[in-house]
Amino acid sequence: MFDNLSDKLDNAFHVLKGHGQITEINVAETLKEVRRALVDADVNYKIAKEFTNKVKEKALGQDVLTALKPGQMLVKLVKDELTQLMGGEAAGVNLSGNPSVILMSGLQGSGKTTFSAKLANYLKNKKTKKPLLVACDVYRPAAINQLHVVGEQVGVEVFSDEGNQDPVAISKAAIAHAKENGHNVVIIDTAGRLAIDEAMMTEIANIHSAIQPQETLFVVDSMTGQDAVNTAKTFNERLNFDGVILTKLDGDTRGGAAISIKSVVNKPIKFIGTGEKMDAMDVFYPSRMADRILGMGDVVSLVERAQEQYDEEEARKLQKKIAKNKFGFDDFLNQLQQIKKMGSMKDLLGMIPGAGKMLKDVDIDDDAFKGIEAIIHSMTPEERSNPKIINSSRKKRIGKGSGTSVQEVNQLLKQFNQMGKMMKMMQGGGGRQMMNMMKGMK
Ligand SMILES: Nc1nc2c(ncn2[C@@H]2O[C@H](COP(=O)(O)OP(=O)(O)OP(=O)(O)O)[C@@H](O)[C@H]2O)c(=O)[nH]1
Repeated sequence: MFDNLSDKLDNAFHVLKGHGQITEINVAETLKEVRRALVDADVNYKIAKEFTNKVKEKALGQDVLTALKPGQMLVKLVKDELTQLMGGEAAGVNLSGNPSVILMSGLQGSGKTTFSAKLANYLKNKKTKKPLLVACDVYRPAAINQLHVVGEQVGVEVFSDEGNQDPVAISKAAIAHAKENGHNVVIIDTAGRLAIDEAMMTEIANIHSAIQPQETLFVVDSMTGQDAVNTAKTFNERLNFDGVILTKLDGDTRGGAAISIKSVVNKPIKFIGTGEKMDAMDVFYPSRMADRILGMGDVVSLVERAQEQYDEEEARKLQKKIAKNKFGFDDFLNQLQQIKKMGSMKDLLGMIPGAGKMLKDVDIDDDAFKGIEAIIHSMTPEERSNPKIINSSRKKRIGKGSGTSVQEVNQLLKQFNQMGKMMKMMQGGGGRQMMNMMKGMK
């Protein structure tokens, strides 16, 4: 995410390396590079200039006798200012009302339909919410179909009325249906167009005034940079929306939209889309995003993702097994599944400070576990629970069955062995230390 921008900002701060003090000259030089990095990332020039002016003012007003080195201090000031520029605090979704109605708007292909289903899934997982998805694209039957497909994927009911050409009537019928069937959230997916046109704007404005949603969200593709910001402006003038959803942040996006959209429309970014899968979304936290932009990783989100998959009961069982030396390949397979559920490997590793930069040009294959899984699946249940019995003829059979070599089987067995030792060690106090460290970070 934003690799280019992170690199350039990193280079900008190098100007201050070796300087013992902040001076007007070295600050100006550094901030000139920061400004250039922002503009290259497709941040509007005026916003970039205002940004660096603010940082400069703060930097020169600082007491030079600070505990931080000039470079560190400037990074901190840039981080704070970036956080402010992106909205300061995270903004929630208004879920008052029964049902609470959420209207999705945006251009065609921005990711509206995908995000509607992601949001439904996210709310459904909150247990107290029972969402209903509504297909309001009256022009393309394929769009209605698409919503049914993603709705099914996340296990959320989809309301549609194919052939009905009146989106206001469909929305009203959907809300009535929701009331009758105990849905407390209604998410309305509307039609998108390739370019902003008057008819489309009037249509969505009509839906908006007829149903008075609790929340109107504008979905925009972050890859479109300044265009994203301009489209947001036009939609906001007509709909006065409540928040922005920035999609496709997993792609090769430069970051301009994420950084400047809030200051242009004065509406917060509420969520981000980070992939095509239904769980590839995150609440937008300006401060964590600033950390990522500055190459500082996002450990808090990483820990949260791990916690989402954490099952206390399972963890207790696992601990017992480790203590009794009974951790087998079935448990290992289970753990792999949990990691996979946390997101794509590149995305996860990118949250580790410094790793994003190192991995920028590395292609991490999410199928990397496939070979390991194949080997484990080729073991008998007995071999899985007691790997010690795997002798050389068994290794040959496992290699053959999994389409791998004996060396690969050996390698996995060795790593598994080492892992077992490590886990035992962590149980002897090291694990507790690690947990405390994680709690401290949160
Ligand atoms: N990589 C990536 N792809 C995404 C993301 N969100 C959506 N997409 C993809 O972008 C494409 C367009 O998404 P849709 O949800 O169909 O877009 P839409 O705005 O509903 O488009 P219309 O229904 O045609 O108006 C699809 O191929 C999605 O899988 C994301 O966060 N990351």
